[in-house]
Amino acid sequence: QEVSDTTFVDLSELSNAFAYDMRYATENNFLKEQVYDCPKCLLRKEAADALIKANELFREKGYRIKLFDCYRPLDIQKKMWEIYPNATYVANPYKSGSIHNRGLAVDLTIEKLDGTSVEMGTDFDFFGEAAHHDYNKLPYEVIENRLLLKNTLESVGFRPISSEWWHYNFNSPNKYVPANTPLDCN
Ligand SMILES: C[C@@H](N)C(=O)N[C@H](C)C(=O)O
Ligand SMILES: [Zn+2]
Repeated sequence: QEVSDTTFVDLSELSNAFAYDMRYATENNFLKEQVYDCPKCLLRKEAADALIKANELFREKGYRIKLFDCYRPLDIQKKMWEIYPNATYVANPYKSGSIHNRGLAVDLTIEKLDGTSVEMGTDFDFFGEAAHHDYNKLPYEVIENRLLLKNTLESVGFRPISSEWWHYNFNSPNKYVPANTPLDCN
């Protein structure tokens, strides 16, 4: 059964232990345009709770999660599709849309607790084979880092997609519909 719910939680109000680089609130993204009014990470509560659990596991190992994107309004998905209509890397807003539109997907990496970056082999939103989970022409350290990200997120209920090392969908029992509410920047 589908739940039409427009209620999102702001991750920063639940925890101050995350790092943020919300790329779509800047011009440093594949659209080359700021498409969000503010750098907020909004999610459904169940996905936010799972992410907090994952962050605790990372922190025990000296890392923390750095978020690139969370809830994404459907109109922004349409803008992305106009620029890059390739369903391997951008979910088709005219079919079932993206799990981001439902507030259940995250784009993220990890960094060390002192803010030092962790090598993942490509930048966020590198749309090519080197970002795929089965691409193995990478230094051993990068493969280990991607595996740490994947194993930890899977342990709290997120699932990867094959083509983007940074994208994870939360396996929620609730069937939300795509939302188009703009980010609440107040
Ligand atoms: C655009 C990229 N960051 C992304 O999130 N891609 C997936 C496939 C999506 O659009 O859901
Ligand atoms: Zn994503």
